Amino acid sequence: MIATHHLSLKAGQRQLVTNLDWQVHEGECWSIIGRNGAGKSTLMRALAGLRAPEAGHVTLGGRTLSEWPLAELARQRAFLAQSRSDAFSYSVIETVLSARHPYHDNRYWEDSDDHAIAIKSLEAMEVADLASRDVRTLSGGERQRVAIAAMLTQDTPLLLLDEPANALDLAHQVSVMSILARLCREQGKTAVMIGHDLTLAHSVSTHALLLKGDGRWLAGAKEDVMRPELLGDYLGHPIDVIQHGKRSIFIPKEDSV
Ligand SMILES: Nc1ncnc2c1ncn2[C@@H]1O[C@H](COP(=O)(O)OP(=O)(O)OP(=O)(O)O)[C@@H](O)[C@H]1O
Repeated sequence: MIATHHLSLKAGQRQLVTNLDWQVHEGECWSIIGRNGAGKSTLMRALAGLRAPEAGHVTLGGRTLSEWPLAELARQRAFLAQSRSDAFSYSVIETVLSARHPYHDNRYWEDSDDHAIAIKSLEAMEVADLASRDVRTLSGGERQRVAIAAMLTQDTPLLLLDEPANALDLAHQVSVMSILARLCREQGKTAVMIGHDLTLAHSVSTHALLLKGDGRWLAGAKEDVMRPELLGDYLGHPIDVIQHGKRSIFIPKEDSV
């Protein structure tokens, strides 16, 4: 699906990611984990084709990102940015319908199929009752769910999400992340997401990519990578894991006093 080849990313003089060779296959759900400033969003923007890497390249379906025509790329991958600002007064439904533009090669208007998928996505994110509201009047969590509804409306095989659980209350963190996991499991979609909640990441992901922030990285199945000693090393703080039924609960160890 998407892969990086000898990818290197820098911020100024600082090496964030060195020689990343990484493959993400159809139906997998990946969490990218690392400390603040480790380079997670920078990598995500490179995966989306919004930032050129310092070295190496990204391929989607075997083809280098820069070779994809933009409209075709927009039918392949959707990207949820970490933050957004709404400069203009658009309604929720208009905002979500705008995600159908990649399918409008020869027309300027939406059809009933566009409306049907937009409404279905708003319902999945439990924001259908807000359809006529001005997006600038929404709460942070409501706006986040509308943004994810727009991604679902774009209906791409690959979903790239920078902190999808951001601003969501507890119930919506669980429901939104479960929907994303289900899309991968049952519809063969592929998701790559950034998150700081290890327990949530572990419960929804099949794989994890750890970034150290100095170039080092580690990628693999979550059972191999989301181990307390590795997470502690990559996050710079010791981590404990508690088994609760089938669930693994990750907690930071307390500083010794
Ligand atoms: N335009 C820029 N100029 C200089 N440094 C930058 C620039 N953009 C990002 N950086 C730096 O690159 C590093 C990686 O940023 P990035 O946003 O990828 O981190 P992150 O892992 O997503 O962090 P967080 O968990 O805080 O969201 C940070 O130290 C950031 O300050």
